[in-house]
Amino acid sequence: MDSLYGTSLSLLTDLYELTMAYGYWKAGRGEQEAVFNLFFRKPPFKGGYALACGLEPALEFLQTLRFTDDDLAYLAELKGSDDQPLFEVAFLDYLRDMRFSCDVDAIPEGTVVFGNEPLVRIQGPILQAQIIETALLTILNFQTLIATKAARVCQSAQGEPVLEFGLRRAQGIDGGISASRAAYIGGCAATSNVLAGKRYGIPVKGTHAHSWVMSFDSEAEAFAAYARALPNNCIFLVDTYNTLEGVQHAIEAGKRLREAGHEMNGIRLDSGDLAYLSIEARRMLDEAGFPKASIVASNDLDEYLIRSLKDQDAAITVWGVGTNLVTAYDQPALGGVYKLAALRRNDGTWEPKIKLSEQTIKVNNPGRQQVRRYRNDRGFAADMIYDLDAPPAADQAPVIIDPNDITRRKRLSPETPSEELLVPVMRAGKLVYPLPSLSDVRQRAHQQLASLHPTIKRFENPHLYPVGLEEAYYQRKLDLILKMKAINT
Ligand SMILES: Nc1ncnc2c1ncn2[C@@H]1O[C@H](COP(=O)(O)OP(=O)(O)OP(=O)(O)O)[C@@H](O)[C@H]1O
Ligand SMILES: O=P(O)(O)OC[C@H]1O[C@H](OP(=O)(O)OP(=O)(O)O)[C@H](O)[C@@H]1O
Ligand SMILES: O=C(O)c1cccnc1
Repeated sequence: MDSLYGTSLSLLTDLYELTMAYGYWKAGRGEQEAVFNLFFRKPPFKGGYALACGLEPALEFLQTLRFTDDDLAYLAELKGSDDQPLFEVAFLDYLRDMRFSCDVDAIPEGTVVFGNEPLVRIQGPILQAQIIETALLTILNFQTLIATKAARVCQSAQGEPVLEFGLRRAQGIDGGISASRAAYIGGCAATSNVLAGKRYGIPVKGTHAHSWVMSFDSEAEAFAAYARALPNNCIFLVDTYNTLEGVQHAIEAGKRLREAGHEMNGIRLDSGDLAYLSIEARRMLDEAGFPKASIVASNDLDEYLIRSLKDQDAAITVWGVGTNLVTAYDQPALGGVYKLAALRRNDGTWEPKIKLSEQTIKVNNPGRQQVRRYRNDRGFAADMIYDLDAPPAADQAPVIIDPNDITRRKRLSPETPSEELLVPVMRAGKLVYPLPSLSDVRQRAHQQLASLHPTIKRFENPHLYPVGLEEAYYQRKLDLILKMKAINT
């Protein structure tokens, strides 16, 4: 199938990536090896975690990164403030021949992740590693955000199916399609988005709109006609005129369907008091001999409303969630960033790089990093960010320090089982990672969320999962900050 992210997306970038690339090329530094990390600082929605998502499309983008003649012709037209071309022809020729040749390590999609952990680490020629920043961020920030939102919505639904209905309210075409993908990874059971279904193999599901009912003289007639046309797909939207009368009309249509050898799937509520109406509808459906009929509810739902409806013992069995999910309404962007972490010196060693900030949280972790996740018998116990070039000794009990609050420290036992979260996904620009199927990624997300303590998944003031820098690494970071401050003041 044609790919969304795999067709000449080299211009899907901010201009400054290309002007910096030109600068590196001019200075003869384009090939100097660099390391960049992509990470966010705080989980979204005031929550305690995020669900990593978007790696496969990001890899698709990297694998096919090319500057076509068409792209270069456009770049050749760009002018500086003196009305002269911004880029030399020789640089454009360099871009024409350029093939992505970096090494990429990443945390697999569907993994639970926390602030400051590199989701992706890129190592390679600085020019290449720089120009992919914007596209990587746009892909991973959005999908991680939506997968996290979906995980929260599905958590509230307590195992009942959540249908993603968001396309019509999504942020444009790719917003809609990639939100469907991320929502499925986050736990949604299906999408109404047919193109996402075709592209990604996500189950597609749906009911019908009010317009269907309004196009007939009566609701009863509308349901009967729908049942004649689609006897195997009947979920009747009952709230166009009077919801409980609508339920009665659905029951009548359901009875006729049954006589014809089919079974009504259920009803959908889309307005009014969803707790009261679902409880009444359940009673009516049960009394009429339809105990298995689903009650789908939609109408600006999110994780909080679903939780409230659950608390009210609403008899909803399927949750249709659109706008608030695919637009991540309460936090419409994840603040993921992409920062230079190290530069290769002429002698082959790495020079760690740091950006100072007034705010401690904004000081990036320097050097080439890996994340080690420790487990105990209850699930995930703590994550240690450490320096790949100076890892803690295998027999040591490492101590981790929260760089945002150095009083938060934790000693980890070397006997505690652990795994390295970043895995090699590209070497010298070639894919070295067997891409898991979407359903495997979704399954991984499910297992990962189950390994996370409920207090960390709490919506209000979640427990802070222990993530810290390995002690010696923390000390080196501190020394570097002090050195940089001394140089720059
Ligand atoms: N029992 C309930 N408890 C909490 N919130 C509810 C309950 N029932 C419905 N809601 C939510 O209240 C909000 C308003 O719903 P309501 O149907 O009153 O307004 P509306 O969306 O303007 O309706 P309409 O579609 O008829 O214009 C929706 O987000 C809905 O999901
Ligand atoms: O509320 P959301 O979470 O965004 O879920 C999607 C909404 O989209 C539809 O409404 P719309 O008014 O667009 O069409 P309809 O005539 O099918 O109700 C549907 O009925 C839901 O209310
Ligand atoms: O199938 C549905 O019920 C549906 C689809 C999109 C948006 N709202 C509802």
